[in-house]
Amino acid sequence: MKRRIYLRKKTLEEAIKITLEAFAWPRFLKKENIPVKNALGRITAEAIYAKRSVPAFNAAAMDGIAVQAEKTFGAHESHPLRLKVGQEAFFVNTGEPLPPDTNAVIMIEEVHQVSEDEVEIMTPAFPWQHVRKIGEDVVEGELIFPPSHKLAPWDLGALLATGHLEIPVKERPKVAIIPTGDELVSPEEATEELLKEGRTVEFNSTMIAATVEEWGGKAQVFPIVPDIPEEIEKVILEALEADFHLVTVLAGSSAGSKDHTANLIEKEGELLFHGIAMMPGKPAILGRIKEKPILGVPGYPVSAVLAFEKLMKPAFSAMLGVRLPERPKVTAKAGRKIPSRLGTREFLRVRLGEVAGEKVFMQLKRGAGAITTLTKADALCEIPEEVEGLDAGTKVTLEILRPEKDLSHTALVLGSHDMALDILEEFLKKEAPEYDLSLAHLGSLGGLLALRDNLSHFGGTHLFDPETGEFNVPYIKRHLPETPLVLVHFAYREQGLIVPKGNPKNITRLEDLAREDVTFINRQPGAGTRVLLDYHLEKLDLNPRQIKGYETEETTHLGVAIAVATGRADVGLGILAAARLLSLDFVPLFPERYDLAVRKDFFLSPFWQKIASILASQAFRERVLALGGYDVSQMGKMLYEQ
Ligand SMILES: Nc1nc2c(c(=O)[nH]1)N[C@H]1C(S)=C(S)[C@@H](COP(=O)(O)OP(=O)(O)OC[C@H]3O[C@@H](n4cnc5c(N)ncnc54)[C@H](O)[C@@H]3O)O[C@H]1N2
Ligand code: MOO
Repeated sequence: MKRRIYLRKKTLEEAIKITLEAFAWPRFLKKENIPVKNALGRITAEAIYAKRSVPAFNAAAMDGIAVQAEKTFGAHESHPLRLKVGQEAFFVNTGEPLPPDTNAVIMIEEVHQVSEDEVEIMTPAFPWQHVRKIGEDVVEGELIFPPSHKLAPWDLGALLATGHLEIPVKERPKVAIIPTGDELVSPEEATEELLKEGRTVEFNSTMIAATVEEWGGKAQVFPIVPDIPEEIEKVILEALEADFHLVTVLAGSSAGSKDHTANLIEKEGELLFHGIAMMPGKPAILGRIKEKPILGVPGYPVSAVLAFEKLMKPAFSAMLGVRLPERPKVTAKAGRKIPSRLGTREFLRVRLGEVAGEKVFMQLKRGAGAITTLTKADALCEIPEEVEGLDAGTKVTLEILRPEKDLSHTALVLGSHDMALDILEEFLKKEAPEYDLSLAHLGSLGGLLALRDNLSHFGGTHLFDPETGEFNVPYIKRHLPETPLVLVHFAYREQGLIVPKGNPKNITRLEDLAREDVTFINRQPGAGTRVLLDYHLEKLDLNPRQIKGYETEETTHLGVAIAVATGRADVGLGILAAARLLSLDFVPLFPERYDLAVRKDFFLSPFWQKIASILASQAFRERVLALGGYDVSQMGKMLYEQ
């Protein structure tokens, strides 16, 4: 079958409009009668009226005596009134019917029993005091619920009280879910061997089915269908014949040779759109076959979830006649610059923290294949089509994905990357699971500036100042003199040349970078390693233009090591630990001091105390030493404060 390149992409708004207008959603659901006891969350199909009044009799609202109010008017503190039990006063309990010819209840606390057949009262009762009159709650014939009302637990009570045992509700939207893909294997059948051979656990159907259930629908998941057009066609037609309101095909939506859904829809019916200018979720498809909607959602898990939700939530609302609840919103600042494609609606999964009383968010990985970008996310950040990206500090509204947690339990860590920070994150997860770190690599200077702008809690820095021969402090004084912070020593590390195993090009000195046969991989400006490099190049009177690859940048030590390991470069400047991790060789050149610059309020928090105790622990130090090239003897020492 032909490969298809996306047809013109719709905006998400256009796609939703087409989806809503192409079908008579509000007429999709039939009526069904169900027992009230099973009706929680269901939607009324018509108006429901009370078949009886509640209460159906005048009932005592308090424990006490029932009386005829008019006969008690003479009672006064100075003239207690005596009433005959059984003739003028009748003992009643809450909820019991009032005896004939009584119209008020006096609470037992206000009644003085004089003898077995006489009581005394000090204050008169007014008519209907402490009485729930007939129909006080509901009068027979009164409207209890309009059509399209979603039934809450207390609604069931009102229905039963007013004489309904069964009620007409809208049937639940029924959705057929068809997973497709040769590579898929059901979770139950997934063995280690199959997975190593390239098979993938099929789980999108479960997520989509759960979404359908959450919205009040009913999902049926079909067995996995291989990427054979005839087979997929057969199953789709079978599902269309059955009693479903929507057929959803999973995967096979993009441009690959096995992506058949759109072609099949065109063959059997009408393709309404293929491709939405949104990420994730771009290759979504909507079609109509025999008046029924057929939706194709992308295979990548996050794309599948978001495409289904964004397109089908409005359709479900239209079907059910109720607005499905929106997620709560929160305003937060971008912790760092976030690029975004102009013309595409992007949905970023983000983590939230709180700095100086304001919410700050950090973007998680973007890949739509990683389902943990949703499980780890606190919120979704929607970047509209007309916005090209967000600058650090830009305020936006986020959609919260889980109950708002205590934001003081997430530390935003922006600055220079060091592998020992990943180990710190791991230790923290183990020893204080209530706290977590959200790390992003901005380089040393980027980290200091984020600290200045109230966008982070702490960050790693290793900036060498050629003038004073000092690390970090001169930069802090120069760039953020007003920011209250504490500089805590983390470790001394060895910076040097990362070269392939065996050092085939025999690179031993910085001067070798200028050699004709050597390609270098650089770090980004503002990175401590870059500052160090530029300083030493100048000292050696080496012109960067003589260095092949000087313009190519990576943002982490590991990135540099990978470039060397894969042969993209012959050499990079970085730390021993990175070289070791990929079994590369290392030529030590200069030791450097790697410190943590910490906001003062964070430094004083219980969270930092926890971090400090990890830094002081033998177990942590040993793990860092095992990385190689570290000196941890001064770890945790306070170096400077302002
Ligand atoms: N040349 C291009 N390639 C791709 C494009 C593109 O525009 N041009 N778009 C990419 C985008 S964006 C997405 S999203 C995916 C969508 O792919 P498909 O819908 O065709 O799905 P597959 O390729 O079959 O699968 C993608 C991925 O997801 C896994 N998968 C599929 N179904 C399930 C399931 N039910 N449960 C769990 N995981 C599933 C599958 O194994 C693949 O790993 O295409 C890009 N490519
Ligand atoms: O747009 Mo695809 O839907 O990112 O992963």
